[in-house]
Amino acid sequence: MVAPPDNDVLWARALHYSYDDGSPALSGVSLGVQESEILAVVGPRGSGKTALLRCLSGLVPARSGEVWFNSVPVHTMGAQARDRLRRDRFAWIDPAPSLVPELNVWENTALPLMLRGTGRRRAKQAALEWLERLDIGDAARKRPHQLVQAERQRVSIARALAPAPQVLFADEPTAPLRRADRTQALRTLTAAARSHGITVVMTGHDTECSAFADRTIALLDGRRVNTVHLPPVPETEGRAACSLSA
Ligand SMILES: Nc1ncnc2c1ncn2[C@@H]1O[C@H](COP(=O)(O)OP(=O)(O)OP(=O)(O)O)[C@@H](O)[C@H]1O
Repeated sequence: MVAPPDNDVLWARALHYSYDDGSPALSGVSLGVQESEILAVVGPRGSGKTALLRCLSGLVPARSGEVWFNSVPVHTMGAQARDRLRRDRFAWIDPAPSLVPELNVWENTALPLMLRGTGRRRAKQAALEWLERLDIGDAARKRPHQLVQAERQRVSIARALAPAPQVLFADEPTAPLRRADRTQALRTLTAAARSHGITVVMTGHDTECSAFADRTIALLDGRRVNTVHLPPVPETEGRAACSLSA
């Protein structure tokens, strides 16, 4: 087993993954993600982006290959240890906001903190601060069904960031949103992550999410096909738009 480079918070080697019905999803993907880096994983539908995030986050074990988090092997962990790792160090944003309908907005946002053992009062305070930061503080006492989709996704982002995860996995976080809302959500997510040093691995179909990332990797049919290094730009909120070359 080769140990990963010290400065990579996440490191994967030769990942192979197939879904339960045998559909091949990853065919030997390797990558490293540095601390506080924002990495975009792009590719067409079915290219394996979700499968890659699921393997990297320990949600599912790869069929073969290695995943390391902070130089600790994730691929040899049992299901319980992976669950703990996800709860305590990682956060996840789905394409469609999945909030608990019975809880109001601040309770939804505070939930991951309380699951980690934070007391209700502190969790509420942190949740309210994050909701304010994401411009959705006024809705703190509303139920999810009283919000529009873009607002619900902002709550999902606040919920993911509130526990200050070491790595945030965002699987097409803006997929269901209109273009203006997509840009706003990506700007908000990446700016918040940057200001708190949170490492982000996010997926998207096109170069839109690349514009807000430090680096982009592309997948096609479960394989890496290209890596794009974006030139640094002075803005703190993201990176200049780029195009992928084949
Ligand atoms: N639940 C599933 N069961 C079986 N095969 C699946 C399942 N989900 C995805 N696949 C297949 O696995 C491959 C990789 O899918 P994956 O969802 O990881 O790609 P993706 O790039 O995230 O796609 P999308 O952009 O549509 O979310 C594809 O061939 C897909 O059809």
